[in-house]
Amino acid sequence: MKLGPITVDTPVILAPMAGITNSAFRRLCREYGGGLYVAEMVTSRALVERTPESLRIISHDDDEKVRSVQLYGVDPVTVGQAVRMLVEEDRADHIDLNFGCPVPKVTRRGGGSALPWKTDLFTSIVRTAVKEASKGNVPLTIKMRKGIDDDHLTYLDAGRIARDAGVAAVALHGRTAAQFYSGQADWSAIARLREALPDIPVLGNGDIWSAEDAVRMVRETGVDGVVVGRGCQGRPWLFGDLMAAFEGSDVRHKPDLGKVAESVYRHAELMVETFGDEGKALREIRKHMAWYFKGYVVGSELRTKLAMVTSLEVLRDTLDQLDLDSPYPGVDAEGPRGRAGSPKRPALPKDWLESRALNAAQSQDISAAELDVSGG
Ligand SMILES: Cc1cc2nc3c(=O)[nH]c(=O)nc-3n(C[C@H](O)[C@H](O)[C@H](O)COP(=O)(O)O)c2cc1C
Repeated sequence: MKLGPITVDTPVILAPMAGITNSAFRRLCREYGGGLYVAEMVTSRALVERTPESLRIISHDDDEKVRSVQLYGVDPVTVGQAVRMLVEEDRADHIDLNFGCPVPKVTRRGGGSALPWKTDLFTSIVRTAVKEASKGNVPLTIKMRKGIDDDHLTYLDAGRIARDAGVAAVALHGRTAAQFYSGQADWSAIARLREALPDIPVLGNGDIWSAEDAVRMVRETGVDGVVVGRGCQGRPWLFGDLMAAFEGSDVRHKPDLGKVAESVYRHAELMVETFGDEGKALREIRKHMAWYFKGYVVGSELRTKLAMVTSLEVLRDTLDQLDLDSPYPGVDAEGPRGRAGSPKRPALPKDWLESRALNAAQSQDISAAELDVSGG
């Protein structure tokens, strides 16, 4: 798959996920596959102000071939400044703009996934960003949802505007903002966008839980690549499966509990390196452990202990108490029902609402005035 000057071996992109896709997690995923791995979203304002957290978010390991950054912003000037900074200081090889945030607090004020509804503002942001990125030959892509709700769909117009502005690709999450994460992602909308934009790469996103889902999405929609989010939480080896599937192999990872425990420990070690703070890293790894151990036999007492670990040493001791030979529980434990709750009780975007980046966006990085774009 080509994104401007960049060639991605496997047509798979790790979806930007606030609080998840930091350099530690990207490294784990990268070791399995040959895709593109997007960092956590950073707000343009925070980056322009060079807050320490924003600089951590955009930092990449030396061996990351494509340093991929996602920006959020509602002001063309600030977005332009952020892109210019990334390009002039050679801090990114790929820049994605986020137009998918469904949080009501943001969309009510015209930001996030509501922004493409304001076509002038949307056009201005995308054009400015593309212009700045092109000065360094850095491909710029956008990621969006279908629209605000079924009565306010924006994706086809937004896709055409972005294409005309010169983006390297457009990614579509097949849900509206009103849907959050409920129901099924609408892959037929992704197919419609693919048809509407025959001249640039279109990337499909939503509900890819296995390599088979990814191949099916490409077949059913004709997209050039897939963007995978929740499906790889606690399963970095999914990238190995995806690479195998796109190479025509049916070899899949079926890790026993021992392998999962090794991955958890390594993830925790990498998080300690990333944050330079063992306590913080261990607090962060807890949510990942819930995903890693989904479907495996882990007694409630051990789960409680794991949820309270405060050091690598205690983590090691606790992991060693698991029944490490416990087998892979099978795909049923991994699919959307196993991982995201029953279909009757669809997973809400709790992570989104609670995510550090969004909180930061609301509290410090994005001023109320910047979010309130209704006046112009
Ligand atoms: C915890 C979490 C954090 C997310 N953070 C971002 C983000 O920062 N930027 C973004 O464009 N999308 C974000 N998303 C949305 C995902 O990138 C993706 O579009 C969505 O999860 C649908 O894909 P999936 O069905 O493969 O999970 C986030 C999703 C989750 C679950």
